[in-house]
Amino acid sequence: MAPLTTLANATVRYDSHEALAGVSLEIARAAITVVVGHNGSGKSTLLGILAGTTPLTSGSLEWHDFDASPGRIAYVPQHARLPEAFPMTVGAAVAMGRWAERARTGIRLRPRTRAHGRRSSDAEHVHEAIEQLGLGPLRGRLLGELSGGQRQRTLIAQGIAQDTELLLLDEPTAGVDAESSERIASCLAALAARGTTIVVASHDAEEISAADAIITLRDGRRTDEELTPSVGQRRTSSLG
Ligand SMILES: Nc1ncnc2c1ncn2[C@@H]1O[C@H](COP(=O)(O)OP(=O)(O)OP(=O)(O)O)[C@@H](O)[C@H]1O
Repeated sequence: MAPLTTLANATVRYDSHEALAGVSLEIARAAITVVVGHNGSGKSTLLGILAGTTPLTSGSLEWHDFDASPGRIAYVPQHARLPEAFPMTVGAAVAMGRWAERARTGIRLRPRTRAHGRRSSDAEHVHEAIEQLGLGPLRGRLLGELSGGQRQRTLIAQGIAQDTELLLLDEPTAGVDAESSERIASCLAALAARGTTIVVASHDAEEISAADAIITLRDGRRTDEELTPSVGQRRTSSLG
């Protein structure tokens, strides 16, 4: 299967600092690619390039049979914030994930379609994302009343609810306990099995063991060291 995207010789410079230096890679479709590396190695910069928020200083990014226009890529940045000062519930925050799609299609979010008594597909995506992240019991809880891990799961659910072909997650399990981390990993595996292309920046062993492909960065360059013996078993691509 053709990759979703090809990055060739990508360099990103912030003033005089080179955050990424000539990185080339392909992202496999319907697979989990985990980007690993020490602090400052360029993981977030790489995700920013894919999200379209970080411009390349040089090099190229090519999409294959994929429309990368705004709203087509779900991106959950590191330290993303939720509007905790507003009296907003978990359910409403996850539903915000549907905004881009609604803006594009003009569909209104309704809890149920009146004609058939079935959930609209919009509400269905929200419901599914909430269930997948185990947030059902917290659906009506205010954001300001969540623990850090619950808040993080809400953000991931918001990203998943977007139902995009490409999902980018920056350190999704940072500050999350082992059980939640496992839940997130299995949720991502299920999404990839259904055809979603997922790129995760992470240090977390759960995510790394769930990876189909691993990209290792050091000081803005690809090194692709083998991290754990189990990783190779699920690896579908290691492209250089
Ligand atoms: N906006 C910016 N301006 C200047 N330098 C930046 C900027 N963003 C990132 N950098 C630098 O670029 C390098 C790569 O940063 P990046 O955030 O991509 O790394 P990272 O691997 O995601 O790190 P972490 O694990 O700490 O999140 C770092 O040295 C960082 O200080």
